Amino acid sequence: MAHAWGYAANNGPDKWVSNFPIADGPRQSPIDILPGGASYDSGLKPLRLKYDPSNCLEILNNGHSFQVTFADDSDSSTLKEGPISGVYRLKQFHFHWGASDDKGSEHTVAGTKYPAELHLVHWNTKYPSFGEAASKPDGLAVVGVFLKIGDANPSLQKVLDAFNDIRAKGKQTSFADFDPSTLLPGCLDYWTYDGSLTTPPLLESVTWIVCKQPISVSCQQMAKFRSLLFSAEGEPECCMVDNYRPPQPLKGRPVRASFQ
Ligand SMILES: NS(=O)(=O)c1ccc(C(=O)N[C@@H](c2ccccc2)c2cnnn2CC(=O)NCCCS)cc1
Ligand SMILES: [Zn+2]
Repeated sequence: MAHAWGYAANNGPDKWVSNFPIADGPRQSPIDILPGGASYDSGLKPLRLKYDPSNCLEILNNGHSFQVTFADDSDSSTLKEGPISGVYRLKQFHFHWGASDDKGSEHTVAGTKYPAELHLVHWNTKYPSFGEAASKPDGLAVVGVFLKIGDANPSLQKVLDAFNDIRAKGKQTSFADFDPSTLLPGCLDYWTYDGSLTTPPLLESVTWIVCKQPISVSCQQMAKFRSLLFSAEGEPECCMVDNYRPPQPLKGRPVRASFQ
């Protein structure tokens, strides 16, 4: 039985290719974004995000990250326009972060790493479900937002306050009435490129939309992220840190900017 994937030396990003050969594919994520290498596309529309807080269901520690899951049985929390066509429904959001403030984001900007990165995961409603969409080249759209050390983020604090109930892998708790648009930066300028899931199965089905402007997080709030565990209750405790995949080869893909 192949040991499950993770972020440790024996099962981390460099090892994923043995069970998931697409890890060396033509449209893998994340990437290092070179602002000078991105081309401004005046045809790109502003992002149209509409989230209904009543769709927020629960928060869970899935052993790779924590995620906040949304009801996706209607079009009440959606992403439209931007670089995509059609309607994509919000399924969940989660984060990636480092063991220290000098690393943690998956995408980098001209080599700069941020301490964390938020992913808002949406699926194309032209397909019947997330699982179906996840295997299609235009199936998913993920909005990435960088976190930068600064003032404490009051919206993020609501999420962190639920951590005591989900410290170990497999733990979940109800989480209601949260509006993820409160986690978005004021300016929604973005870069966009065709990529993949950044964790196994690494499916090449993601239109990436990475916001140029970061949101703030305090050092104390970053410490709270690092209080979660990769390990389940009863297992030796392993802190959930460095759950990020490093940048992957661009392989000739264009990166477009929605701004000049
Ligand atoms: N980092 S990212 O935004 O690119 C990203 C977004 C979504 C998923 C995801 O939904 N993965 C699950 C899945 C279920 C069905 C079909 C395909 C994929 C899955 C597969 N095994 N475990 N999971 C749960 C999982 O990995 N959840 C997301 C954790 C982010 S660290 C993964 C990464
Ligand atoms: Zn992610």
